[in-house]
Amino acid sequence: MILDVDIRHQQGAFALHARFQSDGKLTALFGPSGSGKTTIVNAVSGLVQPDHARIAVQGRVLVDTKKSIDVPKHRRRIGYVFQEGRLFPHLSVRHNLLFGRWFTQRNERKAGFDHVVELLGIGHLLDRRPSTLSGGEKQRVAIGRALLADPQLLLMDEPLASLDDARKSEIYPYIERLRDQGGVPIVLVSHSVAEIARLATSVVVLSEGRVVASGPAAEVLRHTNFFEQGGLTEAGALIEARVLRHDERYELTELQARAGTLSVPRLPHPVGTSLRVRLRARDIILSLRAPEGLSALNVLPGFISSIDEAGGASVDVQLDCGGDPVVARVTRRSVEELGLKSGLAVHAIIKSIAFDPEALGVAGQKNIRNLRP
Ligand SMILES: Nc1ncnc2c1ncn2[C@@H]1O[C@H](COP(=O)(O)OP(=O)(O)OP(=O)(O)O)[C@@H](O)[C@H]1O
Repeated sequence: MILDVDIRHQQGAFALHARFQSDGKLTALFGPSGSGKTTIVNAVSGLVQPDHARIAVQGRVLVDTKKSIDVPKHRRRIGYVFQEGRLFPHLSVRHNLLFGRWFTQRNERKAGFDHVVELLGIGHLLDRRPSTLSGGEKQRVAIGRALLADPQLLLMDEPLASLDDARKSEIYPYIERLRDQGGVPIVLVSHSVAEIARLATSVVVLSEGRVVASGPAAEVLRHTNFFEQGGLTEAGALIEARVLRHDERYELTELQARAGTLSVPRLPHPVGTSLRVRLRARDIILSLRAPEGLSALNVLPGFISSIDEAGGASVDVQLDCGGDPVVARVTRRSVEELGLKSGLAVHAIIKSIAFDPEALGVAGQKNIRNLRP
């Protein structure tokens, strides 16, 4: 188990009682402002001393209040990347990066400088000062500095929150590479469902200091009711699809998923690339018959596997489309009028334009390289 957390902590009027486990390579902590995300990462890193807790990272117990275990923060081997990079302004990028190593004993140093630099694409920045870098470049350097201290876990507390969308898109591929090739598990605090859909392998959803859901990203994201505050319209299924071909004439790309083929606006990825695709529940319409004369390009046949009654006017209809889980958020009235029930064959219709390029990420690779030189 990468992360095993059980914390009870009173902070003024706020009570945190969070318990979860994760063995994901990138665990996202999601929840509205004030739900306790930062308090959790602070307790893991040692910045907050919880009242009662047991926290283990990769099997190593960092805190166990019952046994009076409280590993000092400099011995925890936790890398921390803050919202703003907090680089040393008077040092070059190279020296900012090397600073991360000074706290690691020589015989414990495993992360290779060149490998980290290559992974984050910062080789051309090494002689520059932080003041000359863009926000996204600063964050990549901050991540590199944390990695070079050879952490057992990398905590990122909204590392992209101060960046605009263009800068975020620039940095996502590096975080994907870090997740797939970095060899260090990551905990990412995020407010954005699109970001989580793109990057996370596991998700923990918090509300008012409690864990309301946790598990593999694809499992958690398809239950839209967990995302009522802020993310409801963003939640949906995560499926894996391969780039099949590009259609230059119409500027479309065809993707092959287990559920069928999907046409999306032209993507830059080469044929054969494996992608994770988010299908937002709100973008899916259900039909009992195969539609004809429709302008939507994507129709996936499937069966209803369950109907989640979340209360209110809408329900989540969970589908099995050729082995891919798909979820449609429809009105309770449609469920009644169409006679939707488990086992019924339906067609899920998705507009091609509904695919959000922000949330289209490269799927994790099987051959994980370690951070060894
Ligand atoms: N030192 C403190 N004393 C009293 N209350 C605190 C203290 N620090 C945080 N809190 C409260 O604890 C709660 C949880 O805060 P926390 O920062 O963990 O939330 P969060 O989910 O990270 O929020 P955000 O997304 O806004 O960063 C909030 O209600 C906050 O006001």
